[in-house]
Amino acid sequence: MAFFSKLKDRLFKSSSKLEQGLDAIVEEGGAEETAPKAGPAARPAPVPAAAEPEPSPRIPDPRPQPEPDPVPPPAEPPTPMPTDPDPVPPPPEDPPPADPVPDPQGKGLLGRLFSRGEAPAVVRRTLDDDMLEQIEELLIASDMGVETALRVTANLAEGRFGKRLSTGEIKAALATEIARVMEPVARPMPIYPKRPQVVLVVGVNGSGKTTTIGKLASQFKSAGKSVVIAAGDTFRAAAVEQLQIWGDRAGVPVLTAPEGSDPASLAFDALTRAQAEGADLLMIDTAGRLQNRADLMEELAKIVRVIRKKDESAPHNTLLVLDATTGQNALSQVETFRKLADVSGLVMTKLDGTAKGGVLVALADRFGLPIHAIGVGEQIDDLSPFDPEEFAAALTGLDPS
Ligand SMILES: Nc1nc2c(ncn2[C@@H]2O[C@H](COP(=O)(O)OP(=O)(O)OP(=O)(O)O)[C@@H](O)[C@H]2O)c(=O)[nH]1
Repeated sequence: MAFFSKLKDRLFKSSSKLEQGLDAIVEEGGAEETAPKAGPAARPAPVPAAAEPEPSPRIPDPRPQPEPDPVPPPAEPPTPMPTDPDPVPPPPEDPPPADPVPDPQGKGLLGRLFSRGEAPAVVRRTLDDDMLEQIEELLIASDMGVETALRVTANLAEGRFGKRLSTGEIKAALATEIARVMEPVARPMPIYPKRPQVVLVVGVNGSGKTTTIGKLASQFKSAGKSVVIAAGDTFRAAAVEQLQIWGDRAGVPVLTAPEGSDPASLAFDALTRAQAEGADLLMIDTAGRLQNRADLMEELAKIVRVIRKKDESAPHNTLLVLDATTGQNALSQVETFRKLADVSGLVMTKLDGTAKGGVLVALADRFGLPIHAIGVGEQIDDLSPFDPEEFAAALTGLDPS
């Protein structure tokens, strides 16, 4: 669960956006209930919805796992028998402790936390067309894309339409539907018996290729694999320097060539060396200038042609690195790079600090390309295998049970 906690913290912007949106949607048309009612005919409590929202599960908890579960479970457990069916006035026999903070219901924080025997108020709203439309808009706003948002909300409605649901229940259901979309694409980068396994890394400048290569190299090295890196973006000295820094961090050799020299020739030399050294893995960085697609296409095609002279099955993987902060733009990048190279899998970087994590759901739904890993920070260990359930829970602001 440690990684989940980290992912949740890192994805806070995405989850808080979805979460706050869902809270607002339920509160807007919902009403407080003191205990779970059976089915759609549940009678709303007489208290106005705005008076007391359900206990907020959204306070980020910096403490290490395990932590107490602040999110109400999808279905509220039967609450201890209430001594007073009316939740508004405090029970006369149990006066609230003195509370310096003004409290509209007069119960105080401690009173609310510890009032035994009183059912916690939960806001529920009937899942109808209006609510589904609002959820759909919220998903689109979190970069899930129109088609995917429609599909996810349609699935959400199935078996739930007309029922009264709390935010917690909606989050759980949404997380389930999102995980369902992501499940088929969550696959680690395949490792083949072929040595060296050649991994071509493509993506636009700044998407995080260099960082991802460094993180992957470090992980493979820790797993006992020998790795060689080729700095194939020979047109930018800064890019080569960055890669050297990452190679040093990972303890992996980085082959470079003079600025402006032919990347295909460097790739050929790197494969020759990797073969001679019996390396397990060769990772080839490439340029990402989309301004001149024809040039880039020719450059990538030439790299592939040339390395196939040494190994006709290479490259064994072509990883497309995408920057999550570009949102819907990531979709067009996949389309473009699939035309330029035979993309075999995706790595999504910068999922930390963006409210656009939903784009990963759209990518999975639209292209079905394997998502091998996600980047959640700039440090060497901030690359993680893609886990659909953890991702869906983090995105919707749900805690794992
Ligand atoms: N927050 C965050 N930043 C990241 C992540 N991955 C990469 N970055 C940052 O994104 C910036 C660009 O990353 P690079 O790895 O240099 O990207 P690149 O695709 O190699 O870019 P060029 O060298 O310009 O081709 C750097 O400042 C990285 O530290 C991530 O997962 N999270």
